[in-house]
Amino acid sequence: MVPSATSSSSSDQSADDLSYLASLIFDQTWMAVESSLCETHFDSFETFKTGLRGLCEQAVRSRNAAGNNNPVTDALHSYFPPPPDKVTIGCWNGFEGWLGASDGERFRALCIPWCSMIMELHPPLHLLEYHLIERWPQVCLANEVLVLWPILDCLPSILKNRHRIHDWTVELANSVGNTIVGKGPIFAPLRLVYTCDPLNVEYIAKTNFPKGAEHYEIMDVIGNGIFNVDYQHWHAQRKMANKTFMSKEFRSYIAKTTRKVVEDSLLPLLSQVAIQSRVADLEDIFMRLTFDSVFMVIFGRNPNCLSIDFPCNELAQAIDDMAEVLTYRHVLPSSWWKLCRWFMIGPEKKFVEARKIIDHSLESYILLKKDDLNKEEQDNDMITSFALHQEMDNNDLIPKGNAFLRDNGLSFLFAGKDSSSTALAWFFWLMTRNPSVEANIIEELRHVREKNKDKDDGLKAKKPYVFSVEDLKGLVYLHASLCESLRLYPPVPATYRGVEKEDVLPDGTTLKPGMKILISMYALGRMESVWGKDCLEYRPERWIDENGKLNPVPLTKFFTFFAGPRNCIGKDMAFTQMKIVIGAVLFNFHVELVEGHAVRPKPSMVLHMQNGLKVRIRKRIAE
Ligand code: HEM
Repeated sequence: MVPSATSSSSSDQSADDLSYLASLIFDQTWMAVESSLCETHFDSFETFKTGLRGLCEQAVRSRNAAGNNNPVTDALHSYFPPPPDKVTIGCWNGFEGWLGASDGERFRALCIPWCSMIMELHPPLHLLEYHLIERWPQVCLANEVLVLWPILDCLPSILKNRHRIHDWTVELANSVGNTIVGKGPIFAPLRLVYTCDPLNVEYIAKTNFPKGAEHYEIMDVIGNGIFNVDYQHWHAQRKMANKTFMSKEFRSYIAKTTRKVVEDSLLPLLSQVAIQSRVADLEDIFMRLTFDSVFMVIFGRNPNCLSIDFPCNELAQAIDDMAEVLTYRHVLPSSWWKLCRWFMIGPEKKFVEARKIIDHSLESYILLKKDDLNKEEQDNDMITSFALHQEMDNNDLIPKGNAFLRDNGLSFLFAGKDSSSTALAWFFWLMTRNPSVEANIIEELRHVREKNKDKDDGLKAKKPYVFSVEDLKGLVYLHASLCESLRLYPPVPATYRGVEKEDVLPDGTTLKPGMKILISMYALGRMESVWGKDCLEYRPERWIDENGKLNPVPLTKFFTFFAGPRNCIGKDMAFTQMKIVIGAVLFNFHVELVEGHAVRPKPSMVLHMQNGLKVRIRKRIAE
């Protein structure tokens, strides 16, 4: 059965003549990859499926052998006859949904370039036709994880899973495929490509896709800060920020300020909680802690959010409100939230109020910094360093004036405040569930403490004890335990990129201008195909090699801080801060989860806990 140009005349075939269409499609595909299965006759779905599996394997083998070139697409381009009719496309996509459930990844390697090509060859499908003709078979054949409906497309599935959106991204990866193209409902088109294929993500990260105009609109409150800008503006800002973040003075300033907040605020507060046998929300405590320490690193002043009376800080609250509204904006169709903004209703009303507070507060902190600079009282904080670069670097792409400092102050505060605190909360929750890991870390810490005892005589009697960055540097098990926690619970669970020019991802997915790419770091850290059968287990040992050294391999699969030139600039800072906190808390206190307190991720831009982390604290008796 070799298809001819008459495949386009198959419009005469009735849509339910699936057997015929299956063999037709298979033949065309077979020709393209020059399979030896030429004469196979498909009299049932089972034989079709089996044949197609073999074909997919073959396609993947040939694709892998050819590196980034995609012989499947090339061959299809040369063999494929004039456009098929819409029913063929519809059924093909139906098979895709059905087969994807069991063998998504391999199937997609073949199917996506093939389908994209059909779409290209075919006169543009009207949106309604697309929904009615292409999606209906997927409703019949879809698996439970994702149903693509006519008209509504993936919207019902998103709504159904909204309360567990992050875990859903993992299920999508494991049962539907590593890359899924969604069009969104007919009244609010999305043009979204969801991917957690490591090769795709690496390509996107290294090729430095822009965040895009839509991102800029959603995050307008950040203005022209590093988080929002693209191309040469981003490049100039990143170069300048790198100079600051890599300087020795700035790094030791980070260590000094974090230690100060831990010694002066965190440990006294935990001692009080322990003495009073109170239940405390450790996530809230960590959020206050990182707000104070990140704020000090950026603006050189302590807002004193962390103290036993748990004061309400207007700025911290406004930034939390802002983050909540930004989450809504990311998931709602832009026309919806823009309408709310226009009428000043719902979350958008809250946003305007939060913005006023943020603008007013940050302006006053920047003026204080400028005063310090005029008085030549130069500190090592970030705003001082950026202000000096503004003056001295003769770069037109770095704007002069306070607006630039405000936008970057807020960008770094927004990026650094909740990410480290969330990471700490998940880490301590994992400690409550893995006492043997906790014991190993404490053993490492005790060893360092023993070594230091003679050195710091003055500190001997002083309790609780706080480790320095140098003390913590070589602790392999502590580092492995933290990385493993960041793998399972990445504080930034997903990110977006825009598409401005046509491109093809390594798995063959075609990207068209105007599409949005959604990357799930949460799924990337939990995929069986990447991390093995024990992917959901908390096992720090996977980060340690047989010689007891840190194993570099997992790092190549680790996207928690993203990758490529636009990776997290604050990664080292975050590790420094988190290790100082972990060392101090674990060595001096025992953290116990309140019985019956359920912990699960909140569906938000940062992987907060749904109900916080309710714990009791006991002082650890030092031996
Ligand atoms: C555990 C803690 C942290 C995690 C997991 C984390 C993760 C990430 C991720 C995934 C990105 C890429 C986001 C994207 O492009 O959409 C990012 C970017 C960024 N992070 Fe972090 N981050 C952490 C802590 C920090 C800290 C402490 C700072 C500094 C105060 C910081 C500053 C930034 C900035 C400025 C960017 C944007 C970089 C650019 O666009 O060039 N991060 N971070």
